[in-house]
Amino acid sequence: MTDQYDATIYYDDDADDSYLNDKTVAVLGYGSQGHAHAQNLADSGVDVVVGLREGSSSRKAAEADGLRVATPTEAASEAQVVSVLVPDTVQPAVYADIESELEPGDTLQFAHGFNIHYGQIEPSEDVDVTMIAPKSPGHLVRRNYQAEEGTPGLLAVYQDASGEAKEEALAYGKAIGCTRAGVVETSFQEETETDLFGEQAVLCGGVTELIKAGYETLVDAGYSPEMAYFECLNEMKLIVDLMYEGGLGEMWDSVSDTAEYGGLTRGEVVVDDHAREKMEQVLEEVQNGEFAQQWIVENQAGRPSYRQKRKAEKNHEIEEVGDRLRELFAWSETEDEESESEEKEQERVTADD
Ligand SMILES: NC(=O)C1=CN([C@@H]2O[C@H](COP(=O)(O)OP(=O)(O)OC[C@H]3O[C@@H](n4cnc5c(N)ncnc54)[C@H](OP(=O)(O)O)[C@@H]3O)[C@@H](O)[C@H]2O)C=CC1
Ligand SMILES: CC[C@](O)(C(C)=O)C(=O)O
Ligand SMILES: [Mg+2]
Ligand SMILES: [Mg+2]
Repeated sequence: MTDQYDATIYYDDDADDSYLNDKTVAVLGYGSQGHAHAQNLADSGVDVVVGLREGSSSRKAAEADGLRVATPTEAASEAQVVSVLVPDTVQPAVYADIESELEPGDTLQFAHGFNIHYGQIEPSEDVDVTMIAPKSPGHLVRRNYQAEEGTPGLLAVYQDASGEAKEEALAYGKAIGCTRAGVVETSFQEETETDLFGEQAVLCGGVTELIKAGYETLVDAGYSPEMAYFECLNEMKLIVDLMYEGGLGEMWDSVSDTAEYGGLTRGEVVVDDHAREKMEQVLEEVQNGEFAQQWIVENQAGRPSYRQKRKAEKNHEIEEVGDRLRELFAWSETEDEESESEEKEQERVTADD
């Protein structure tokens, strides 16, 4: 643990829009991050072209949102800033297609450092290589921007060939709404390793396993699946909302003393020394490149293990119970949210086939 708080944080006033004046930004990909960056940049007055492969299923959405679409090569050719927002695993192949379009002083911009940090993309020395990484799913980057709110993000400069890499990255961060909330300066290495660890051990992997283990423990002990769903999944959001607003303290203040005493004494029984050792192991595999290598090989093999695990997750009983209960309750989604999650579910099913 540290008692040092020396992070450098940049806000709107630290960013100078003019670093993107007279420049075109090519946003490669129109998925979670791509659609948000492209629309936020355009709404901030930046000239944007979206780069999508021939026959791309994203083309219709980008055009319907009023954006110009070209192939990745054409887009990179006309742009001075190329924002690489296709999935991490396809970035090296897309980069190979656009590499010859980059001119000295152009910028390669990322939202995550995987391919630079693990050496899967090795840009030439005469281009800037920067990162603005929103610490949020892409759909919220767009939603927050439209609500005139910000999304926290990270800034890193891997290569500064132009001498203006950081200023331009800050202008980019402002244009997508990140400096409204604050952008923390870091390195490609730190962003990559902390992001991978966080999503694996805590945010995505850790939380889903905790939820499923809690649900299964209650159901196996004879309690109803509905009770187990509400206790272990539904209320998670409400509890995390309190932590988000005011830290762990606001959550502890809001729950009963009984919950606070029980949580403070039993939480550490579940996340014990053994679990912490496992966390250290997960971090080590991120740091030494073992996870990255495994993920690259998994993709080369056509994602067999990924598909199988996705399928098992989708078929877990808690998903069926949740679908049914969410239908029955008055807080269920608005029509817009419903069609968005139906589209996402369809994408997942198609990807699984
Ligand atoms: N998801 C998130 O919220 C976050 C993501 N990031 C980072 O942002 C980057 C983008 O991730 P994310 O937004 O999740 O990506 P997505 O999976 O949402 O990207 C999908 C987009 O990429 C295109 N695409 C997919 N495969 C190819 C291909 N082989 N060739 C060309 N285009 C392709 C798709 O087009 P098509 O319709 O043609 O398939 C679609 O437009 C990554 O570096 C990620 O780590 C960082 C922070 C959060
Ligand atoms: C938590 C997952 C994430 O890192 C993110 C939304 O920040 C990602 O890679 O999608
Ligand atoms: Mg992340
Ligand atoms: Mg991530």
